[in-house]
Amino acid sequence: MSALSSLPNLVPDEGELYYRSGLFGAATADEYYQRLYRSLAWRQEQLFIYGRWLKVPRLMAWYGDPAARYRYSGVEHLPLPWTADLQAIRGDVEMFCAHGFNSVLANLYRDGQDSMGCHADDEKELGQNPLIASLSFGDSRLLRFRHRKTGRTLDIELRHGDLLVMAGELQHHWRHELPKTRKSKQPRINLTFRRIFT
Ligand SMILES: O=C(O)CCC(=O)C(=O)O
Ligand SMILES: [Fe+2]
Repeated sequence: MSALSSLPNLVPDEGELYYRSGLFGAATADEYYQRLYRSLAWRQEQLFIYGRWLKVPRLMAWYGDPAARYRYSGVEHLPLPWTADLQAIRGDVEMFCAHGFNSVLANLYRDGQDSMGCHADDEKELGQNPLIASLSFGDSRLLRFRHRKTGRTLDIELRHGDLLVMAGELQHHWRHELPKTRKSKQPRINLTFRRIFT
C-alpha cells in the first residue's frame, strides 16, 4: 500500500482532499461489501428539522470506542462496539493515513433515491481540522463538493474499494453531498472513519 502523503491534494489552498482509487481490490471489497451489508446494525434514523421529524433517506450505523459519542440535529449517537471487519478495515485505513480513528459512521444507500444532503463535517466533537477517511463499497455514486464562497462544484465518482480523505481546512471551504440519481443503482455502503474528541 502506498501512503496518503504520496497522493496529490485535489484542492490546494482550500484544505486537503485525497482520492485513492481501489484501496481495496475487487475480491477484498466484494467480501467486505457482503459482510457489512449483512452484519451491520442498519437503522433508518429520524431527524428533527424545521419543527418536523423526517426520515433520513439512507440507513446508518455508528460504531466506535465507548467514549466516542457524537451528537447532531439533537440526536446523541452512542457507538456500537467495533465488529471484527470494521476493526480490520480501520487498521488498514489507519496504516494508509498514518492517523488514528476512534469511530466510524456507516451509511447504506439502498438505491439511487437514497442520498445525503449538503453538509460539512464540522461538528465541534471532530475538532478544528478533522481528518475523515471515507471508504466506498458496492455500486458507484457521485460525491459533489460545493465551494462555500464561489459555489464551484467538484464531482468525484466513488467506486467499489475507493478511499477518499478529507483533511486540513477542507470543511471550512467546502461542503459536500451525495445527490439522488435517476440512474438505476444497486446499494452502496460508505464508511467514514473519524476521530471524536471527548
Ligand atoms: O456517502 C458518502 O460518500 C458521504 C458520506 C458523508 O459525507 C458523511 O458521512 O459525512
Ligand atoms: Fe460528510
